[in-house]
Amino acid sequence: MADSAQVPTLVYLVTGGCGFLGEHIVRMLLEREPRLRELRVFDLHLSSWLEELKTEGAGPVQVTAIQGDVTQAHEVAAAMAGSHVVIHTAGLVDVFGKASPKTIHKVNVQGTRNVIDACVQTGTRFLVYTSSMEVVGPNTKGHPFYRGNEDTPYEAVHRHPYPCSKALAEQLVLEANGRKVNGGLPLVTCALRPTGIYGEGHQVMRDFYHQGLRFGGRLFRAVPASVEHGRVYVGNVAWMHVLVAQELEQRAALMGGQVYFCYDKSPYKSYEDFNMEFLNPCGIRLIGTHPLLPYWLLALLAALNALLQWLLRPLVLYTPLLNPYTLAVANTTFTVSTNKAQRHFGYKPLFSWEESRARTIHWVQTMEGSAR
Ligand SMILES: NC(=O)C1=CN([C@@H]2O[C@H](COP(=O)(O)OP(=O)(O)OC[C@H]3O[C@@H](n4cnc5c(N)ncnc54)[C@H](O)[C@@H]3O)[C@@H](O)[C@H]2O)C=CC1
Ligand SMILES: C[C@@H](CO)CCC[C@@H](C)[C@H]1CC[C@H]2[C@@H]3[C@H](O)CC4=CC(=O)CC[C@]4(C)[C@H]3CC[C@]12C
Repeated sequence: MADSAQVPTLVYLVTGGCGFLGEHIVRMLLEREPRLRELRVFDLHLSSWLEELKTEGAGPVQVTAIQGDVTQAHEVAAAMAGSHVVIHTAGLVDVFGKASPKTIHKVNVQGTRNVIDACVQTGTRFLVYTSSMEVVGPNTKGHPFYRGNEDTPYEAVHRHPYPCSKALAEQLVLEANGRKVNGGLPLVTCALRPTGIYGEGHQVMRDFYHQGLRFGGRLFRAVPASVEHGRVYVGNVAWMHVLVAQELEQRAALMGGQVYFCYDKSPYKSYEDFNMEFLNPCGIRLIGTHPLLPYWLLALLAALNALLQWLLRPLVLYTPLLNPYTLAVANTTFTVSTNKAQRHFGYKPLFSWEESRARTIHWVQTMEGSAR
């Protein structure tokens, strides 16, 4: 990257920049990257907030909205020409069976391959990829991953299309580190693995909240409180992406081809107890100190849902929250404890747990259709 302490010279491209995480990355870049000259936001669906940002909130930075599809190699290459850094966060996040395995593979794996090829073709040297904890686990055997780090041995066995696709895509990104890009310089890549992200704009939290409202302000415990699930605030995930992008040139030898779990100080709790940190102050209660239904019955219901999904597919898309995969993930302890990102590039969470919590609660309270 050019040395540009004063004059903004850098061109960034964020794929999936209109998604839940992508929007936070875009806003964080505008706030925290003083060397930014142009920010290209590439997404299949462009959001309306982008228009407001372009006219009001971007200061001297030129924000360019690009409607495009990562599965179309020519669209990716055209969007990327002349950019210095690409943050590839676009992905099909689907664990409910909304999309076919083929589509998930196409977007997550072929899309990533296209981004790498476009880096090589256009001479873009720095690639930050949003991977996922799902690349590691939980595995299909339900083995716990307790306070693990990037070097913790774990039997990563996947069957579900989403983690399979993220694992393949991450591998492509890491293997691409060092490839010569147009101009002869080496590509520097790195992958971030967030645990379950939460915060403003989180669709699953929105669904849980509305379900709670429909049940008269109640949700029913389905997962034992003893199962711990790793969570991370979206603002901190965005901050880690920005920091990696900023440090990748200076620390290429150390960071190139590396993976980092994305973490912060959010407490280790079960998926449901954690959600209650936000939903409780918004009038939702979690009923039961133990799961109301035994595990075998939930597993049966999950299997029934999967069968119904398959039977109904020709007629209607049936995509309930509970399926064998989501039940297994929610019931398996998976938490990370690591300081690799701090050691390698000085990452410290930008938002404390208290602030992350307060921001998320505020978002739930001001959500359309909220109880207040
Ligand atoms: N939500 C979570 O808890 C976690 C998410 N991740 C990863 O973070 C990334 C972002 O996820 P979210 O923001 O949660 O999802 P999201 O669905 O809100 O955002 C994904 C964005 O990618 C865009 N996109 C999808 N297909 C595209 C295509 N073919 N071409 C261009 N753009 C396309 C979508 O329009 C959307 O704006 C994904 O790569 C996901 O795998 C990783 C760990 C946890
Ligand atoms: C059994 C249900 C009763 O309330 C609870 C179902 C909760 C599930 C919908 C979620 C539990 C764990 C979540 C996943 C986890 O946070 C890891 C993820 C990482 C990603 O990269 C994408 C999202 C997700 C798979 C996330 C999806 C929702 C859960 C399965």
